[in-house]
Amino acid sequence: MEVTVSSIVLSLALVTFLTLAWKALNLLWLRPKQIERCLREQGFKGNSYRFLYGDTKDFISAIKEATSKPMEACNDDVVRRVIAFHRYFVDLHGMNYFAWLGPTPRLNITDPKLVKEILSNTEVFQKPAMLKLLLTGIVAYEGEKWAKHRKLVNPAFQTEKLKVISHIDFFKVLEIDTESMLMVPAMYSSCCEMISKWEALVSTKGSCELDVWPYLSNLTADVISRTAFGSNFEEGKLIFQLLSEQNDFAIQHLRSSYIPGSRFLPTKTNRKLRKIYNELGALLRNIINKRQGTMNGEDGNSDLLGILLTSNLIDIDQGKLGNKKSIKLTTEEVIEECKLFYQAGQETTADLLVWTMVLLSKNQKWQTLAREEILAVFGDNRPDFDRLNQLKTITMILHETMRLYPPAPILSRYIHRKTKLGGLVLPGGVEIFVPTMEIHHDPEIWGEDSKCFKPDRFSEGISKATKGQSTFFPFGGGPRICIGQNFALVEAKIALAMILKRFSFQISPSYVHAPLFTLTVQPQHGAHLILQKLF
Ligand code: HEM
Repeated sequence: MEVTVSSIVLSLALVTFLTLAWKALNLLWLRPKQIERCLREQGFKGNSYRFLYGDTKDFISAIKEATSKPMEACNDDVVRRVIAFHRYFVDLHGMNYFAWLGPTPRLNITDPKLVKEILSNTEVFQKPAMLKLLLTGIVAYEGEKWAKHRKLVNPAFQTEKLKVISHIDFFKVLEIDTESMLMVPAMYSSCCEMISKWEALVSTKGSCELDVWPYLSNLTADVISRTAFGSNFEEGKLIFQLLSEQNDFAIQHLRSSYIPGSRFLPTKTNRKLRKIYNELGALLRNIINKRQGTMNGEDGNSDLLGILLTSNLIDIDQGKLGNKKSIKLTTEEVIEECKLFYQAGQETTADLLVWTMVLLSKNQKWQTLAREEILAVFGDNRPDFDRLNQLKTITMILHETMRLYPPAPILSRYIHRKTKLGGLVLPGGVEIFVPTMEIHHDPEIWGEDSKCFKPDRFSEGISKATKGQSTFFPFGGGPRICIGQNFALVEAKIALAMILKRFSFQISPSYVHAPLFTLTVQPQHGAHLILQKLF
C-alpha cells in the first residue's frame, strides 16, 4: 500500500514537472520559432530567435551607442538617436522587420492605413503588459473597465472646464479665490511664478544664460498640482516629487524587464518601486479622505480631483426597465487616475515646451512671427481661453514641434490571438511597434525637407498637411487618443504667450543638442538659452 501511495505521488510530481517543462519549452522556444516562421512567410525580416534573450542585448547596446555622444546639429538624424534600437534593426533588415524582446516578437508597422486600423481597433490591439507594469489608470485598462473610466474621467477634460478663464474678472469681483479653483487661471498663476523668476535673473544685465529645462519641468508639475488638487496643491507637490522618483526607478525597471522574469525578482529597484508606490497611495488617500469630508456641490467643479470624486454614470439595467444605478470611481480608482495625470501629463507637456523654445531659438524668423501674433491677439491683456483659439501661428509651431519631437516617440500594442491586419494575418503573441517619430520624419510623406522646422506645413490644418492620412499622431489616435490633449495645448499656448511677450531667446554656445528617450523625449543635457528681457 505504502509503495502504491509513494508511486502515485511520484507519478503526479513527474506529470506536473513534465507539464511545466512542456509549457516552458513551448513559451520560450517552440512558440517563438513558430511565430518567426509565420512572420517570415509574410515578408518580414529579423534575426533568428535566440533562446530566452532574443535581441535584448542588441537593443541595449544600440541605445548605449547612440546616446553616448551628442548630436552635431539640430537637423542631424534625430530618429537615429531617440529610437536608436529601431534604427539599428531598420539598418539590418529594412522597414518590414521584427525584433525579439526576450521571447516576444516586436513587429514594426509604418503603413498609415495599418496604423489607423491598429489605433482604431482597441478590442484586438491592446496595451502591452510592460506598459501596464509601469502605469495604472485608464492608460493601462482594457475593455469595459477602460470604457467606464474614460467616461468618468472625460468631464475633467471638457472644454468648459478649461474655458472658465473668460469669467475670471467676474470671480474677482466676487472676491473668489480664482487662482486655486479654475484650470486656466491655475495655469496662468504657475506661468507667472516662472516668469517672475526669469525676470529676476535677467534684471541686472537685461539678459542671462539659463537652462530653461528644469524651469519648464517645474512649471508643468506645478500646473498639474494646482489643477489636479486645487486647494491641496502643496500636498500635490509632494506627490509629484515621489512620482518623479518613481519614474526614474521605472526607467531602470523597464530596461531590466527586457530580461524575462526579471520584473518579478525582489531586486533593489523592484523593492524601491513598491515602497514609493505605497507611499504615494497613502498620501493620495489622505488628500481624498480630507476632501471627501469637506466636499460640497461646488467643490466638485473646481479641480480634477473634485471632478473625479463627483463624476458618475447612470447605468440603466436594460432587463429591468427603470432600474437605474449610479456608477462612481472608488477611492482606489481615483488614486490611480490622479497618479496617471502626473505621469502622462507632466513630462510630455514640458517636452513640448522645451523643444518649442529650442526650435524657436534656432529659427528666429518664426520667433518674431509668433511674438507679433501674441501682441496682436492679446495686447496688454492676460491670455484668455477664447483668444487662445485665435493663435494660428502658435498652433502651427506647436504642431511642427510635435512632428519633429513627439514627446511620445513610439506607440505599442499587443495582439493576444490570430488577427487580420490589412492583408496580413498575424499570429497571437506579437507586439506591434508603431514608430511615431520615424513616420513624422519620413521624407516620402513630408518631402525632402522633412527634417527641417517648417511650421507653415500646418498652415491649413492637420488634415490638409497629412492629406487625411494617419501620418501625424503625437497624441495617438482612435478611441484611446490622449484625453489631455486640449489641456496640454492650452497650457503650452499660455506659457508661450507669456514667455514670448517678455523675452526674446537664442541658443547659448553651451547648448548641447542631445534628445533622449527615457519615458518621453527630453533634452539629455538641458536646454541652455540666452534670455533677453523685452519690456
Ligand atoms: C504634449 C503633451 C502630451 C502628449 C504628447 C501626450 C501623448 C499621449 C499619447 C501618444 C497617448 C496615447 C498612448 C497610446 O495610445 O498608447 C496619450 C494618452 C493619454 N494621455 Fe496624453 N499626452 C500629453 C499630455 C497629457 C496630459 C496633460 C494629460 C493629463 C493631464 C494626459 C493624459 C493622458 C491619458 C489619461 C491617456 C490615456 C488615454 C486612454 O488610454 O484612454 N496626457 N497621451
